[in-house]
Amino acid sequence: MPCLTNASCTMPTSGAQMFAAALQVLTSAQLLLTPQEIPDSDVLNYQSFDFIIVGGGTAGSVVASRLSEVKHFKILLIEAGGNPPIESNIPGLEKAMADSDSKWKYVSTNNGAVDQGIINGSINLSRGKMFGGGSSLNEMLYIRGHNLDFQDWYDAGNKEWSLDDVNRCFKKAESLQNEKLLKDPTIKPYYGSDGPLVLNRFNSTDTDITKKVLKSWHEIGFRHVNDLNSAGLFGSGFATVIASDGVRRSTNNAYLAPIRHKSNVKFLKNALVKKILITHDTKVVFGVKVEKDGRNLTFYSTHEVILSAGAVNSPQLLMLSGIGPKEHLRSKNITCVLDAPMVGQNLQDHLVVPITIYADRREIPVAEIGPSNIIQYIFNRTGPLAESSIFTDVSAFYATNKKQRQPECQLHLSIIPRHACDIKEYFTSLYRYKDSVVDSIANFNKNHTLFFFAFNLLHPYSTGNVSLSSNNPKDTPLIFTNYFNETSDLKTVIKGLKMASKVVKTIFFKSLGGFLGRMELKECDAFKLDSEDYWECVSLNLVTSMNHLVGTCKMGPDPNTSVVDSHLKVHGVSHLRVVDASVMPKITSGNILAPTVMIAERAAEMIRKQYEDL
Ligand SMILES: Cc1cc2nc3c(=O)[nH]c(=O)nc-3n(C[C@H](O)[C@H](O)[C@H](O)COP(=O)(O)OP(=O)(O)OC[C@H]3O[C@@H](n4cnc5c(N)ncnc54)[C@H](O)[C@@H]3O)c2cc1C
Repeated sequence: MPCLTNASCTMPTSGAQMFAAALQVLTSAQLLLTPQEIPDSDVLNYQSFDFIIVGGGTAGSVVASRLSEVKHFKILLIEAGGNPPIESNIPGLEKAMADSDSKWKYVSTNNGAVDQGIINGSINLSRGKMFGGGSSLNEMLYIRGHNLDFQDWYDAGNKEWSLDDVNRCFKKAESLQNEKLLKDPTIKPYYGSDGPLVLNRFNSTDTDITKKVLKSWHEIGFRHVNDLNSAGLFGSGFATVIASDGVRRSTNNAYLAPIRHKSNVKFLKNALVKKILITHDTKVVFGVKVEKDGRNLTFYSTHEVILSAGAVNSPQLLMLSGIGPKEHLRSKNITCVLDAPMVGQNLQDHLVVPITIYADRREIPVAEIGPSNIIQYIFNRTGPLAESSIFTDVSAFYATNKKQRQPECQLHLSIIPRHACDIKEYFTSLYRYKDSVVDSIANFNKNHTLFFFAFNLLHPYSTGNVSLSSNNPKDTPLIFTNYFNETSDLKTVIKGLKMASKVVKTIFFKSLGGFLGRMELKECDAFKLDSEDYWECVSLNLVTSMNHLVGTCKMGPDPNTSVVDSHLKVHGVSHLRVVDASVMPKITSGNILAPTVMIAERAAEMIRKQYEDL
């Protein structure tokens, strides 16, 4: 993890803004990255297009790009945010986006049952609000998921999603550029080689430490694999990322930038879609209402509106347009066009429970960000600015019993150097932990490096929901995550945490005098550290999110239990599709960017097949 060192303490994060400013200067002097900005197109109020794509995020960018390959398609892409800031392109500056306007700063609604160790009982659920969406904001880890994840989708009646189709669409998106992986005959054929999305590995500065952590994981049974994706995920290893040559390869950079001057695609940025237009009697979608620069605009679609606003805003927009649970719409004074009970339901996420292990720092070199790193980055795009500033690039996948065929648990790792100046700010702003928890972490950190293991439950049975707080499109929707509503989730989490915390007893951590630190929270004071009761208490009170929200416009054959069909068309209306993470019927094993890109590639194929010859 990059940090800035001064005489009294190390600064893992707050230096980032300063460097962002420095880099901005260098960029404007054309010394660094030449931004390929998407221009606002000249479009007329009431103009008509074949396709209107709502949301130029992860999935929307892919769909726009693939549809633009058909020269006679006329496409309008509308994005609520603008071009990503320079911090988005430079992996080591992702933390500098913490308070950025390029985010929807959503938090969950306090349900009174969990998260009493979190400020207001509401966790961060930030979303990207810019071209590239989440892919311009995230930690860049590229994990495809397990074959059985997609087999489950198919077996549930989604016949357009056979494993062959799914794997073909992954490969279509990918261009693996890591020399070492390409030399391995078992890995190379697994990935695509000429897709737009460049995949590589970080040229990590802290490999000495992360390799030792991998050894420790291997020692406790999470066997080391050379490539997590092609090994079927079980095991531990370095992750593949959407970054290469020190630059983030978001879907904005990979898919949108190359089409920004095409004449058949028009872009509207900083424009909020407020409503999808639909005829009440025949239920045909024919356009959208938009607000841009204080003006209300209307655009018409002849073929389809494609909703790619993400797992929070896609169901929000459907409900604002009268498609959703009838009673809920009525309670918000919205005329119900179609009673669609599943809109906003089935919210799934990968929850995070923290394991905090402290170790003697003297053994650990610390990557520092300083002027030399800026120079290093400018000249050869390496060093701490070239890698994620939140998580390291190692991850482990495992199950709590041998019968499981899919991994149930995933671990991410952050390494925070001893006496980090802004450790309190970091845990307060990113995780929203209450003072007592943050103080206990900061106290241990005064003399010890923190190994912060973020434990994730990969296949939760608990589901949450997204609903409207009002009929005003600018009002934040309500997001109930409902973690641990199903008690079986808590049982798996406790087992998984007990397995993961064993890492403190491995050779490497023993050599550093490693120990598990208690998170001070009055609710958990009575429990013995590392006991099942302790982990249950920590889980219930400090659970947060990996920001992997999916499932709120679930795909399935039955309108009573799903929102879209296997072609991603909204049940009960015509000329409307949803293409983003919200259509996943079940969350995948691992980070969800890769499956979201795959979904968009597959959707573009289906749309082109239907309209290309018209
Ligand atoms: C902080 C963070 C870290 C993450 N880390 C990882 C990771 O390392 N690896 C990984 O695999 N996944 C990660 N994820 C998850 C992953 O990035 C997202 O889940 C995924 O990008 C979602 O894609 P999407 O297309 O569904 O939505 P988005 O990418 O969110 O796109 C939706 C777009 O629609 C726009 N929009 C919304 N409403 C409107 C409207 N009314 N009008 C116009 N435009 C609108 C939004 O501004 C946004 O650009 C992370 C997510 C976050 C937030």
